[in-house]
Amino acid sequence: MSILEKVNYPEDIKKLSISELYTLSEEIREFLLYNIANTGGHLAANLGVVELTLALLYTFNPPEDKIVWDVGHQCYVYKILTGRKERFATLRKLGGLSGFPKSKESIYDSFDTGHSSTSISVALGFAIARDLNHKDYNVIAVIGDGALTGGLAYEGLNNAGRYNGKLLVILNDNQMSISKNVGAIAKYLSKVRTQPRYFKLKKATDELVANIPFVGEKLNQLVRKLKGGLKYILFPGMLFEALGFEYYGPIDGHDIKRMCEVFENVKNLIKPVLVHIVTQKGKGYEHAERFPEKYHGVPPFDIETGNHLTDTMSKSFSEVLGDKLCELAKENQKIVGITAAMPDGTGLTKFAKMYPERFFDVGIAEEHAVTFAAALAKEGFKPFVAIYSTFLQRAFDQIIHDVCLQNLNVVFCVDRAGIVGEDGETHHGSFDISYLTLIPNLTVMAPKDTKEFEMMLDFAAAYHGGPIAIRYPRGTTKIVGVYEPISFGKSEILVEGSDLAIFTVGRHVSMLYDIIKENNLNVTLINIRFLKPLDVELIEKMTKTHKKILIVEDNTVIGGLGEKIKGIIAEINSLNLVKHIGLPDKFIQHGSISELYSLLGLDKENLKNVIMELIAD
Ligand SMILES: Cc1ncc(C[n+]2csc(CCOP(=O)(O)OP(=O)(O)O)c2C)c(N)n1
Ligand SMILES: CC(=O)[C@@H](O)[C@H](O)COP(=O)(O)O
Ligand SMILES: [Mg+2]
Repeated sequence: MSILEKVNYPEDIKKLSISELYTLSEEIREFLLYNIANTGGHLAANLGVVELTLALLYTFNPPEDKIVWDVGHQCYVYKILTGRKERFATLRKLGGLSGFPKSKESIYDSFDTGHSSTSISVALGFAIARDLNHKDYNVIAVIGDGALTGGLAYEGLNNAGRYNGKLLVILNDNQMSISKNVGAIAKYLSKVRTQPRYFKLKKATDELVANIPFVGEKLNQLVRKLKGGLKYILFPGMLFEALGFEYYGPIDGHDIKRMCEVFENVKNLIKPVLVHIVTQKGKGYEHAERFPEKYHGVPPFDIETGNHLTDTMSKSFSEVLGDKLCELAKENQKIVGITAAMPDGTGLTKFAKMYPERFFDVGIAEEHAVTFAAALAKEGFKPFVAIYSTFLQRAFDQIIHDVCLQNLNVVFCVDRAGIVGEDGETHHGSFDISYLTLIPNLTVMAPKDTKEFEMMLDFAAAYHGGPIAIRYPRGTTKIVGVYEPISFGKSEILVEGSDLAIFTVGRHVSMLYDIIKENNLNVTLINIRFLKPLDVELIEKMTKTHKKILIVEDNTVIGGLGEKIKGIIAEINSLNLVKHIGLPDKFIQHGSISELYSLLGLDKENLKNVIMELIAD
């Protein structure tokens, strides 16, 4: 029987010897590889935190002690060892385990995450709540070097540094965000890791700290004295020291014994402590070690070859963006490309290679990306800012205050709009039509397929009337093959009929087009194209010529396309029968896009039935 078979909860880990923990770490890696090859998921980050998770569970006592995983994509090992091993094959599947921490899934998951850089703020909140409740458990934030590029992390550090209670931050430094980590902090961490003078002294102090036999205030005083005396020589760790943290590290994050010793010795310090561990992303699986970016978030893959098992025949919207932007940038020297740590996901890698001086990966810093773009636009540049719909939520105020207020020529490429699938509730782009269309000066467009996306990018590149957002889904859609030229604020009529008028947007255009063509229906289909400004004239005309109206969108029904069209109909006192299908006013679980569409009534079969019923009435 393997050790993993006997281990289900943290108390089982605590019974193991250190050498058994090493054996267990190898078994966990095999288990992860086997399962993620089937389900897909965040492989590389989890392979990197196997030993860290074991050391944490060996030292601390969740759920009483609260472990807060930043982003949360690296929580798989923790899930396996906190009672969820048997369900692990259901990871990211409909009704199965989530790929992120979920407090409704387990009492061991202290806080729900998915978006980056929240852990320090959360941990500080937990620590202060604990103090106010006169309790005495540990609170541990685990933050990656990528997540440490996010501004929210610094807001957390700024406040945590003046806190004088028990708080542990573990910095998991693997030199990678999804891509290579970027920016001055990444450079700083690399200096910390490599300065030889520092390494020598680090070993000496680590050993002293790890071997100090007493605890509490006496230990606290000794450590302070020891580190205070060395502070000028220990220059690299001084950033965190200056922010009010006791800094320990860098420590080998695959050395379980060492981490257990250090965690044991710092866990009773009554002040904020930062332990800096160094790990290898993708550890133990050669393909992931060599190409951690490719194995950050993977679809199902072949373990032997490492090949992803997905259809890569048709170009995704993101790839189209990358290619088109390269083409546009050739013509227009003022075009610059900006990403917030997602060059690959947004398709900008090719642009980065072709135009390195005009490409900016700003780290996980969506707010900064938008304000930075605003200033570039102010100086006559044409920034294309490619950010996922869900992450752009972070920059809502910057879009309003820094870009739209001054009507600046920034193009927002809003990727992953609508349902994204297996990442689930934290990642669906459910809200962008609502949060973008309420902003003055902002034009909001949505293509029906990748060909129309190219047309919209051409339009946006040539447009100088202010900011434009183009929202498009994950992956691709069927090519419709029929295109009117893009004209500002104008929708496109794809099919004309008299029984029903359907207004729709994005992914659903091709689905509804197929339903109409396959069933030879006498129905009008309108590809809305511009969500702002809406083609009010056409909408009014259609409501006069059609008694029945159907609106379909994969945005929340609150503030989406449907509410806007219903508002126009109400204003002209037209008495149409209107049916509106969109995302319900709730957070939507994980599962494949097609499964979720079926559950939400946004799939082809349901939409066909709805149309048939409306026509028959
Ligand atoms: C606000 C926000 N922007 C972007 C992302 C996408 N994202 C998920 S993980 C990740 C990289 C995280 O790097 P790091 O914290 O170092 O963790 P690692 O994967 O290296 O362990 C990014 C950019 C996100 N989750 N949240
Ligand atoms: C954890 C995280 O936020 C990203 O890794 C995200 O899962 C990427 O999604 P895509 O696979 O759609 O690029
Ligand atoms: Mg990292």
